[in-house]
Amino acid sequence: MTAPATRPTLRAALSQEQPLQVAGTINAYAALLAQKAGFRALYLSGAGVANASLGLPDLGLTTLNDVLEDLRRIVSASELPVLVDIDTGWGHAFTIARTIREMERAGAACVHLEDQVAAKRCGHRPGKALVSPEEMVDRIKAAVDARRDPEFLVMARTDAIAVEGVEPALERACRYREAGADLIFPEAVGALEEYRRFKEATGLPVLANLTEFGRTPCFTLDQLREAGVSLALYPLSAFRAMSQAALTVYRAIREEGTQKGVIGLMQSRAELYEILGYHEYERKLDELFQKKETP
Ligand SMILES: C[C@](O)(C(=O)O)[C@H](CC(=O)O)C(=O)O
Ligand SMILES: [Mg+2]
Repeated sequence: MTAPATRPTLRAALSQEQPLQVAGTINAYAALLAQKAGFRALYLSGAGVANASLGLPDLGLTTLNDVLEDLRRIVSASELPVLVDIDTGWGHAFTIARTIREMERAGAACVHLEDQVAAKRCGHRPGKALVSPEEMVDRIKAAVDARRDPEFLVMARTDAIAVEGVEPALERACRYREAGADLIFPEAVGALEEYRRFKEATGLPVLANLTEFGRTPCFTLDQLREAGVSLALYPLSAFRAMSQAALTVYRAIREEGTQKGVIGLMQSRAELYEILGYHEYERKLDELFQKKETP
């Protein structure tokens, strides 16, 4: 029921686990589930906010406030550091600075900022367009300059592999490091060895995005460790599974006129209450307001 006085930083989580597994959590309850499963860090996906909270595709349609609203709920419910997808930062230097301050204030541990144009696309889809390396360097400088808490980290994501190739992406990553990025996120990596190249070129911790049905194979943790990866991100894995289960249940109820055949897919009330600490809340109520039974 009570949140810890201080939330661990992302650096602290990284010192406990290598690669650090980061769980995408589309809402506060998902954050509790991931915490229960033992994750040490959470992720708020931009695609997740667009898809799950707004019913929209991941095409630069969300606003800073949309993401902040979901972030605040996750931060209130959980005790873990949260990495947040801020897409392109929603603007120019001053808007990016405002984004960073609001993210810090809302309790994010780290954000990732990307080098796509504002009319962005999912990193694993064709048709992406990038801003110049200079413009992305300005975005990073604005972000780093705006932070107040030195433990708040700025991760630079480059979408350049799919657009310009690995070599230009490596060059960009080095420039992003010089601009002050703390971590590197090479998007849409196709081969395991590429992670090591990013790590060696920049000297920074590297994130592997293991989103399913995209350009990156589902590398195992051992493979990623071997390749020098520091963070293994599963941005939408649970959301995809929940969505599939929900559709199955909705269809079964419509087609069969009863949910009996799909009860096995459901989390039980007892399990739900365990995750929520429901009985602890109930005990607290009883303790506070001892009910006198009328004879
Ligand atoms: C990581 C990502 O930025 C996200 O918003 O979760 C997406 C994930 C996806 O669309 O599968 C991305 O890789 O662009
Ligand atoms: Mg995204």
